[in-house]
Order: sequence, then structure tokens, then C-alpha cells
Amino acid sequence: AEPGSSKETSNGTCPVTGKPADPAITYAYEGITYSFADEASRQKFTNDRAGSLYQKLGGKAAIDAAVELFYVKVLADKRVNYFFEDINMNKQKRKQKEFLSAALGGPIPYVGKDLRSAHESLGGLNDTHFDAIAEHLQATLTELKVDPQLIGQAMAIVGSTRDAVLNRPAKPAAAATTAVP
Ligand code: HEM
Repeated sequence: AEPGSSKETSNGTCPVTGKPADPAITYAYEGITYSFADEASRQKFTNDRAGSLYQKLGGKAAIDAAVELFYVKVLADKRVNYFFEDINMNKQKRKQKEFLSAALGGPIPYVGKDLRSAHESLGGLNDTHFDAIAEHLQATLTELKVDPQLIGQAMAIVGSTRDAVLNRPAKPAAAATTAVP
């Protein structure tokens, strides 16, 4: 097969409607061939991909590289690295890639733990830790020469997870600027 050709297929369920897919209505994206219930669903899927921050950042390869560099920074930072002492970092990196990819508009839904339950047992987690983690993500994207405007958009999405990660009640809906689009 030529480089970039599709190696995988989605499982017969339309990713847009959740209905059975028509095997004749397909779209290949990042090596996976998705099939859809109808033409409108295919169109929505392709439009969503084209407009996504995920794709603007460079897609799977870029997100994966960013998460690798991000954890190098996190594990070198005494303010936060002790939280990861007993954590399997290969799994953690995979989960973070899955979460961030989905949050930034990637094609594959996040099926991991919600962020509140993932962090609620981490004793003493507070804003200074969240700020340090966010700082490392921002520094990572800067180091990878991502357009500052896109970095701002990515940081807004990451920032919107703060209350869940710190296990605080969600802010009232008025704070529309912090909502994940
Ligand atoms: C910036 C926002 C953050 C995001 C988007 C995020 C994302 C995630 C995700 C997706 C997981 C895996 C959940 C699963 O098991 O399925 C996770 C676990 C974890 N996170 Fe975060 N996280 C954030 C902030 C933090 C902070 C501030 C810390 C501590 C300094 C932290 C420490 C951990 C640890 C230790 C785990 C592993 C928990 C376990 O496996 O028992 N995270 N995080």
C-alpha cells in the first residue's frame, strides 16, 4: 500500500449518527476509512475535520509529538512530577493523547475516564499544580512552533477542564468563553 493509504476501517457504525453505515459512503482520514449512514453525515464529518483545531495543529502526528515532549517537561518539574511517581507513563501518554485529540476536535471520541474521576483521588491537587501543567503544555506548543493564535485556542480548551480536574463544582453557564466548543 502507498504511504498514507487506509489500513483500518471503522466498525460499520456511522460516527456521526451512530446508525449502521453504508459501506459505499466512505472517507479516509489519518489511515482510517470511516463509513457513514448517508451523504450528509459524510459531509458533516469532513467539514468538522477540516475546521478542527486538531487538524490545524497538524493532526495525530503533531498531537502525539506534543504529548511526548509535554511529559518530558512534566516529569522534570518537582512541583508536579511526584504525582506521576507510581503511574505507568506509557499508558498515561496514550490516554492523554486520546483525551487531547478528542478535545481539540480529532476524529476519535474519548472513551477514557472523565477528568473529574481521573483526578479526584490525587491528594492535595490545587490551582498551582494545574497552572504548572498548563504552563508545560503552552511551552511545548511554543517549542514546536505552533502559531500563537492556535496555542491560545488550545489553552482555552485545556483551561476549561480546570474545575473538573480540581474536583470543584462547575462554574455557572454564564462563563461561555470557557466552554469546550
Ligand atoms: C490540564 C488539565 C489536565 C488534563 C487534560 C488531564 C488529563 C488526564 C487524563 C486524560 C488522564 C487519564 C484518565 C484515565 O485514566 O482514563 C489523567 C490522569 C492523571 N492525571 Fe491528569 N490531566 C490534567 C491535569 C492534571 C494535573 C494538574 C495533574 C497533577 C499535577 C495531573 C495528574 C494526573 C495523574 C497522576 C493521572 C493518573 C491517575 C491514575 O492513573 O490513577 N493531571 N489526566
